[in-house]
Amino acid sequence: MASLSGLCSSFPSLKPNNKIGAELSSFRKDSLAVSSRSNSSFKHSVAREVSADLSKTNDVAGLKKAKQGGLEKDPKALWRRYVDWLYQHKELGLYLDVSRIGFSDEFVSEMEPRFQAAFKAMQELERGAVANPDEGRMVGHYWLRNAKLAPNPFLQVQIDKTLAAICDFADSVISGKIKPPSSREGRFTQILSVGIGGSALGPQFVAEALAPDNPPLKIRFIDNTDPAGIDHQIAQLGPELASTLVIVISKSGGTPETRNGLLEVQKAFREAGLDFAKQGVAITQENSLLDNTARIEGWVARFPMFDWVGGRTSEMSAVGLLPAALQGVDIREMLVGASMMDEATRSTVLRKNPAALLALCWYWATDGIGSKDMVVLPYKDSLLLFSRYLQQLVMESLGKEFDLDGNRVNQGISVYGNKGSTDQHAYIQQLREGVHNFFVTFIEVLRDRPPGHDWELEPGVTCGDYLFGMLQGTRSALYANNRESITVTVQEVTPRSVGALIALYERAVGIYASLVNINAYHQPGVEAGKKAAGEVLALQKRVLAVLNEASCEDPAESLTLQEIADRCHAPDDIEMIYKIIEHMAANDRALIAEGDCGSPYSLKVFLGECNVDELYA
Ligand SMILES: O=P(O)(O)OC[C@H]1O[C@H](O)[C@H](O)[C@@H](O)[C@@H]1O
Repeated sequence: MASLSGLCSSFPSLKPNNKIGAELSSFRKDSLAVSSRSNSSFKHSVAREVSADLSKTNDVAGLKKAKQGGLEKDPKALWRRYVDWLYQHKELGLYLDVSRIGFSDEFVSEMEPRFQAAFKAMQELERGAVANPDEGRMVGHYWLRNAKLAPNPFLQVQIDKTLAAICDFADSVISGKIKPPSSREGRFTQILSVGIGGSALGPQFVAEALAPDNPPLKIRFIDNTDPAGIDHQIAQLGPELASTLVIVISKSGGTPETRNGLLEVQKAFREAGLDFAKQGVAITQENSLLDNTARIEGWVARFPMFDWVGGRTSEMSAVGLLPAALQGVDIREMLVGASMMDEATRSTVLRKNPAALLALCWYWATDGIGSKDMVVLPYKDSLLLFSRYLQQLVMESLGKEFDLDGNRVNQGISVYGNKGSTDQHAYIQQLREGVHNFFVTFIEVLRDRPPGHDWELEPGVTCGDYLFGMLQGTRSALYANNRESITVTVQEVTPRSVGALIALYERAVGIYASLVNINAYHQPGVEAGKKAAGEVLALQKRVLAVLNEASCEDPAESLTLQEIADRCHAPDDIEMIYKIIEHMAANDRALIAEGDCGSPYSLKVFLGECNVDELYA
């Protein structure tokens, strides 16, 4: 049997390929230690030289570098900068501190026209322009929290009706009016959410952030096609499968991982003698494969996903709202928070627009080419999944090969992070002292615990004071070593503040995309991987057919990898054929591989028996 040694996978990191940006990055490194105030003449003389080089390219990122002299270190001046730039949303109790990003006033002025263009593009998008030209789609996630903004009455009614249906359905499930046919509890107690990407990350983030300790329904997720992962989720449900509401979420309704998850769950239902249709809910576009399946099989309910809402901006559609409502989260409050933030981020005054301020910082920190990674550090356990959520929102939106004019730009900003202070004991060492390829976004939550629960674990100091101290200390220590950071502060983690955070970042991504002139709303790169995966599965079928044919001719015949590749008419795919055989052999499939997987030339492969039906299929 084949051995399974040496399996590994890798995740390529995004690298800027803009030569000017790279040169400027090294310029910046040299200049970073210089104080902007004490060395202004030095700064300006360097600035003139670099500006001259850059005038040909008209590159704002370059101009910004040219004008940079280093981070402000004088405490009084830094405090003034803090106060000058502090953004506050009074009603939301949200603050944005950009003082630890070193942009200069000149840079802000240089960027102003680009921001005005971005604001205009955003206004047009909100009015229903086809802001996703490649896919010919409108981009309407902002309408979800204020249906009156939708460009026509039909869409307004669709949004309002769907929201009402979500609330009604959630109430009926929680109250037991809608119940599973054969459970002892007489009501649904669990949700199993099946979906991937934008059809999972928002619901996962919100469940972690907002679900109460004892929700009316607990939620679990199947967000992959990993059979062991799926088995684990189903096993954990145990007899409660009978009282599990399965919500299958897929905008397209045809994503293979989600389809596989559904088929696996349906098999588990059959084996438990349960009727899946009585416990299944679909969230998908009308008339998709999933929608048709749910309709034909008579599932409990179907909720629409709209063509004009992208997966990664779908948290405020049925995708995010239905699971949240079923967990007892106040979804109308989430919508209020998002709507209030939308209002604030419509401002065309940069300083008064927190999303624009974020985009400004991102542009400054990454040279407008993604030269630095965004490390997101919420100091609150319940916000753990925010960075994972943002990873898709930012990287799938901004990570683009071409700009809107067809120039190859390889844009993007890499996002990672978990939570503070936990990460302080993992990788903050490198952030403080190692390779300088990031900027940090701290998410601060002022309220440590609900009122009345706090206590001092040493005189004058609570557990939450330590968390606060760790955040402030890390921010200061990083800045002292010229590592830039943004701080977003909220009072508490509530449906309102979470809605506002989501809306803030959605808008920041949209504005930043305009600044760098890319389409933030498509994902052409994802298709390549999906297509290649389909080709691998097609090749696997050919390999099996070849082996079957050989075994039908002579059951004792075994083939080398080269022979299989030749008979598949795929000599160039020999490595993939090797991987297919290695994988099948490791999973006790019909195929037998003799030899050593570590020495592919030694392998001889044959099928246990001839399948005549398949031979003539
Ligand atoms: O919701 P679905 O159609 O199943 O899509 C799920 C995910 O699939 C793709 O990989 C896209 O790149 C994601 O943006 C999307 O969220």
